[in-house]
Amino acid sequence: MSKLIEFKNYSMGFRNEKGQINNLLDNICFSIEEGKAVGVVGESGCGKSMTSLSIMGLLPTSAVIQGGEILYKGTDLLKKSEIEMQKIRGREIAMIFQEPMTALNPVLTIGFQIGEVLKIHFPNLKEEDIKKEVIQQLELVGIPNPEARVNQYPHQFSGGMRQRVMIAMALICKPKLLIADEATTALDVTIQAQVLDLMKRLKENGSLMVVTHNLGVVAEICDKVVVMYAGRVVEQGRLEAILENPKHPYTRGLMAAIPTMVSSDKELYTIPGTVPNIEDFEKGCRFFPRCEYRLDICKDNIPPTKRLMNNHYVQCWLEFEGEEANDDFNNSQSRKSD
Ligand SMILES: Nc1ncnc2c1ncn2[C@@H]1O[C@H](COP(=O)(O)OP(=O)(O)OP(=O)(O)O)[C@@H](O)[C@H]1O
Repeated sequence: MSKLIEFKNYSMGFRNEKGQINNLLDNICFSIEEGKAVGVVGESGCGKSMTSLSIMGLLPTSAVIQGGEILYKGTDLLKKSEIEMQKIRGREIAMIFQEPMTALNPVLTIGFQIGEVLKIHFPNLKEEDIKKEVIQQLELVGIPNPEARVNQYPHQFSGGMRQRVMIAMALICKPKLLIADEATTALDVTIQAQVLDLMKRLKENGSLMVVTHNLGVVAEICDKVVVMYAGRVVEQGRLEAILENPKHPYTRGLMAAIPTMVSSDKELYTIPGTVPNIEDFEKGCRFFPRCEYRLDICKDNIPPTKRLMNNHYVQCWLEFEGEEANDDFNNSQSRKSD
């Protein structure tokens, strides 16, 4: 299966007032295959949005790329100029954000705003063809009476409708990848289900990256899950593997939020505490202070990534416990809970 997006050892951080760089995303490696949906999950502050903004080339000005590559169809997006990125954004890769009201211009009609995206990428299109396309797209995302709706303004749409408008706008150029960043979080449950349904259908025409802290959303639409903690990918694998056989203590903690999906005999617990500030990251495993199963080695040593079966990867020292290659380490370790 061909990879549409591939993060290869990608690292980025932020420059602070003293001019030092604090690393956030550290050695990110994962891929999004064509026609598949990948869920990027983790609590608030884990670096999910910075991961998607890195693909879009829309990082804040204080961000510093520290290394690695983000390949799109095999070419590195990080080497592209702003002009080249403008051609890719919207046309090849599109993004929908959490808050549609901030992304839509209140003084322009919905039809104009969706049409603008087409005009930018296809300047030779005739006005009537643009209008036709916009109406068709609104119909596709389930906006009733789109012929009349194109002339209305954002405030005349409900929250769920506005989110559909954002999806229509993102899809109008038929992008290869749609990034949905907490796209359903602000919606009520019924509308959320409709938007999720819509996103599921998108997989027929392209790939999807779903950024969320909600594992329930991921379970609905994704084929693969990437679990992030404090800027690192701590576990990734096929949806079933992550839901049924989560390995990393952090992933297991996230699972506790959706107890109906995990059998009751599993060791489950909720995770006390919060994601540390970027300035307070541990030298070793960043989850160390919150981990119930931490070993002495975890504090100062970055855990290597272990490949389990079927492209299931986990970055945790527990996976190396008892292994011959790590005997020197393991002999001196004792579980915190022992
Ligand atoms: N402009 C910035 N300058 C410095 N640090 C920043 C900046 N933006 C984000 N960060 C740091 O990066 C961390 C990760 O941010 P990011 O928005 O990617 O997290 P997230 O997982 O998407 O969280 P949320 O779900 O709340 O959006 C933040 O907690 C913060 O420490």
